[in-house]
Amino acid sequence: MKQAACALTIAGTDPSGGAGIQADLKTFQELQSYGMSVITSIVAQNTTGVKSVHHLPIEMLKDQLEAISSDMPVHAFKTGMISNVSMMKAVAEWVPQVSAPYVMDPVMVAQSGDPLIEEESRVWLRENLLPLTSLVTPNIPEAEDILGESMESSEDMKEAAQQMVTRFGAGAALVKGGHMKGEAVDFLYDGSEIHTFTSERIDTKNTHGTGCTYSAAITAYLSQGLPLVEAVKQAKYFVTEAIRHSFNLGNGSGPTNHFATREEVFNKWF
Ligand SMILES: Nc1ncnc2c1ncn2[C@@H]1O[C@H](COP(=O)(O)OP(=O)(O)OP(=O)(O)O)[C@@H](O)[C@H]1O
Ligand SMILES: Cc1ncc(COP(=O)(O)O)c(N)n1
Repeated sequence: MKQAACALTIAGTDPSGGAGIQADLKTFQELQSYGMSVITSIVAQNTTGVKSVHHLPIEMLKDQLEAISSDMPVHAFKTGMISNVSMMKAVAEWVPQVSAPYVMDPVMVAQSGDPLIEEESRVWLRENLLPLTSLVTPNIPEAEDILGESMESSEDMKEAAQQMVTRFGAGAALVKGGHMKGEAVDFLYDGSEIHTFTSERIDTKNTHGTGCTYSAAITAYLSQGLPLVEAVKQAKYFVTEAIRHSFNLGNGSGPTNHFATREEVFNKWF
């Protein structure tokens, strides 16, 4: 019998379906990993912004994590929105129980500018969660926040990726250039060298949830046993096509379209 590749996301929700847990599960499904989810916070949001946030009680978060690790295999997992230190502690205590690659998308603000994590938890994330990761995937503002330095050039991005690993103990770091101008270029430092992933910049406002989709795709590929650099390469392709075929839904920044990428990915790889 075929063994499933099992991917888990630990994150907040997006009822409009473009970001958070919903985006992650769709991505896992499209890429043929078995998707599982642990919810940290319920977020009332859509393409225009965040209305309100409800954090689940900490015992509920712990019970969900326990429900997974006591019963299900985890071949790779990711974290997205983890709003406060208590939740981060619960996740940090759980991580050693699973020996699987850990991808951290250090979600801090929604694309609308609404904060998704409490101010004081940023330091805790950097000092305690980051060293547990196999890969961290900050965008430019998140990398600036973690390092406390502003970034303006490709050289700054490469330097930031290296610092995440050498100074803060991440397993590897992928600094994403979605917020830069020109081509969409991301830099991965894997502990020994810098790898560059480039795509053309697609002219669209519909990029709600690109960071979630990208890190979920990397997690899916890692759950299937791909080596890190190959997982990022293929995930970059997946997210680029999802942005190219994004939906003009809602009144704000519309969601990416995972469905459109399925055939292309299948034609290419199966
Ligand atoms: N307009 C675009 N065209 C092509 N690729 C893009 C575009 N915008 C972002 N990307 C790519 O999408 C991926 C996600 O990058 P980005 O920096 O936007 O992450 P993020 O800010 O975490 O996502 P989000 O927009 O969901 O907050 C990266 O590979 C980035 O290069
Ligand atoms: C629950 C949750 N997690 C992450 C994001 C970031 O996604 P984006 O920056 O594209 O809005 C989000 N909006 N909501």
